[in-house]
Amino acid sequence: MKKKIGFIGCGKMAQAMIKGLISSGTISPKQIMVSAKTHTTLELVKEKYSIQTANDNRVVAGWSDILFLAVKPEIHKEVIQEIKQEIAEHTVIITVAAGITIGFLEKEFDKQIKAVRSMPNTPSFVGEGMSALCINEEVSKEDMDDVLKIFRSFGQVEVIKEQLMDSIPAISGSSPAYVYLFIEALADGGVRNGIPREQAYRFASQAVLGAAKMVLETGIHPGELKDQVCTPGGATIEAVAALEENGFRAAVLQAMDKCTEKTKKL
Ligand SMILES: NC(=O)C1=CN([C@@H]2O[C@H](COP(=O)(O)OP(=O)(O)OC[C@H]3O[C@@H](n4cnc5c(N)ncnc54)[C@H](OP(=O)(O)O)[C@@H]3O)[C@@H](O)[C@H]2O)C=CC1
Ligand SMILES: O=C(O)[C@@H]1CCC=N1
Repeated sequence: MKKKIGFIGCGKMAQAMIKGLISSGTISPKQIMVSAKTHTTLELVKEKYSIQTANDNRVVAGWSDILFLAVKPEIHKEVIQEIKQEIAEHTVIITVAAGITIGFLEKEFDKQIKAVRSMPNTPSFVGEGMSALCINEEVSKEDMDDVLKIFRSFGQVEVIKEQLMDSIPAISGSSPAYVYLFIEALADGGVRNGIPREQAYRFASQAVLGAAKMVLETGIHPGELKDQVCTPGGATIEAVAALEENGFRAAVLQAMDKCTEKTKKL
């Protein structure tokens, strides 16, 4: 891919995408330019990924064919005011921020722009991201091919209706955080039973990875896969019963409601 890709904001999410993009071989590091708030971040990412950096958001905005806004939602307004004169007609602008709508981007740029609203996640760092996106009418078929190529370089991507975008953080953007809680809890349980800490993380993580792969690759309903593990009168059903008694599923659903509620306010 020949395009120049810019990132305004180069924190956790931007770096996960940059690492995934470069590792996949889709583009060379020299095709990426980033800006951030502090010099410390720029020095760090230059060293880590051999990408180009700029002290000025406007330089990145003017240079990019595809421009990611990877700053927090509340910073979008000021960043857009700063860069809006620099954007070329052909540039595709992609926000990764929770709660930032296409309508907001169009209003703040106050001209015809090619806008993409996306919600990736940090496993993009290892090429296992899950992203959702939607676009406005200015994004052409060729633009979309490039956008999809970028997102596919660090994982899976699905195009969805914008009205569903606020529900994506809860299910895939933020959910790695709760999966890590689960892995940590599993490892703590292992440690409690005498398994060394590092080994406990390996057992817990591989079990989670394997279970996810079973759902994705066999197409078997998760309930049936759960049933396959629960030997009648065995040990697993005792664990499942204890989780149900403690409201495991209800806790997940409630967490997701909280996440979506907050996303709508961002
Ligand atoms: N973290 C995640 O798992 C996910 C995050 N997102 C979205 O990604 C966005 C960024 O989140 P995240 O990466 O976690 O946050 P971070 O705090 O890690 O990164 C924010 C970045 O923005 C930079 N920044 C702040 N102000 C400015 C400015 N005025 N101009 C240029 N850069 C600026 C910061 O610079 P500096 O480093 O110098 O302080 C930093 O690099 C958010 O909108 C979030 O909703 C979406 C999906 C998942
Ligand atoms: O916590 C947040 O707001 C962002 C959105 C998805 C993951 N992190």
